[in-house]
Amino acid sequence: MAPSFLDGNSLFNFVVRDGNGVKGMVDFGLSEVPEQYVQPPEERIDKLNASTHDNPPIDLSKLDGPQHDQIVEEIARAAETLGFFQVMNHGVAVELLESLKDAANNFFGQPPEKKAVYRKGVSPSPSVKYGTSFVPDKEKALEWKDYISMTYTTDAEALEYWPQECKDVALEYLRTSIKMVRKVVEILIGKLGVTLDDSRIDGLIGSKLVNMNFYPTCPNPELTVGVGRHSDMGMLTVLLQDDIGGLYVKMEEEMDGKRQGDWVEIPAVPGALVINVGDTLQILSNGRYKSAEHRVRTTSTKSRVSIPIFAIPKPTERIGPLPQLVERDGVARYREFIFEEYMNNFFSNAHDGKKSLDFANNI
Ligand SMILES: O=C(O)CCC(=O)C(=O)O
Ligand SMILES: [Fe+2]
Repeated sequence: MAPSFLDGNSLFNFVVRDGNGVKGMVDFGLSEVPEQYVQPPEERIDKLNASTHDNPPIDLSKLDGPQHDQIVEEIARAAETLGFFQVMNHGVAVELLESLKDAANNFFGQPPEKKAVYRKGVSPSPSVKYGTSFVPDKEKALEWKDYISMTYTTDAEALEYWPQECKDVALEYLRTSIKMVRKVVEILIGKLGVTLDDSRIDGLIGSKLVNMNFYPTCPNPELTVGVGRHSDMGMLTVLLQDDIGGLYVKMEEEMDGKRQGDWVEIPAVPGALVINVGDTLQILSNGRYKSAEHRVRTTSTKSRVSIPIFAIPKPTERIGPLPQLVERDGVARYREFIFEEYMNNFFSNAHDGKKSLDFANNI
């Protein structure tokens, strides 16, 4: 029997508590979005007014040739300005990218009861979590998104507990992209004129999560968001998006004829991966690299999947601006903290632009 979405409690119970997700609700054939999903006007996405960030992907294979220095320069410049760029020849097989999108569609295409076994509290492992929106208990308006999040501990644990539909491809994606992440992190740290030993880099990107996001079709895309404005908390995020598009980034500064504060769309480029700087790298670099604010729109015609990998510090890692930079800049723009504290704060608040970084503010 179709549930009644007229009263807010039963909608919340159906979508969030019982694990039917936004997809479960959409599958009943909604003609308009329930009010719990209607964003305040200032959060809605005006897609007609946004332009596209059309810089071509950076070719990482050229790091091994005579253009090495130029590629390093392009990576650093992108991290210092928009905080987002795309890469090609990244070491992750293009066929694997296709398999990942299929796996995400297969997982979310299952009946709700198959997905709901991974809800928080009932999941067979704390490393796997299926959910919807970001922090539903705290949000004024919910996000039009379901997800499955898989935190890497060991291969054996992943093979035992991650969903059958995605575990092999997700593990291969992690294995291959983390090498690229390490290379990009080393380049960015190197451009700061600082050398970190291997064990410190291991600590900074020592925790890894793969998420699969599913954005169902939405009857009123102009009123909703797939993901609200936020920045990512870790060092770098690698993101595979499908061909729907809809990922927008806020310009931190005026650039290429676009004004500060404008939203630009990161276009879908076949075979490319998107990379963005997270809060940790902004803090570590004493503000030089930009953890970009971003958000995702919904569409009425086709569902969308995206598959990010978050490379984040180990929970026990001490994070703060690198001392060499503080000395050079004459100021520490952020305080020191243990990463676990940052993460707990990040996951206990609704998305609110770059507010997550306030946790690292000097008082
Ligand atoms: O779906 C996307 O394109 C971006 C998702 C995102 O920003 C996130 O999961 O943090
Ligand atoms: Fe994000």
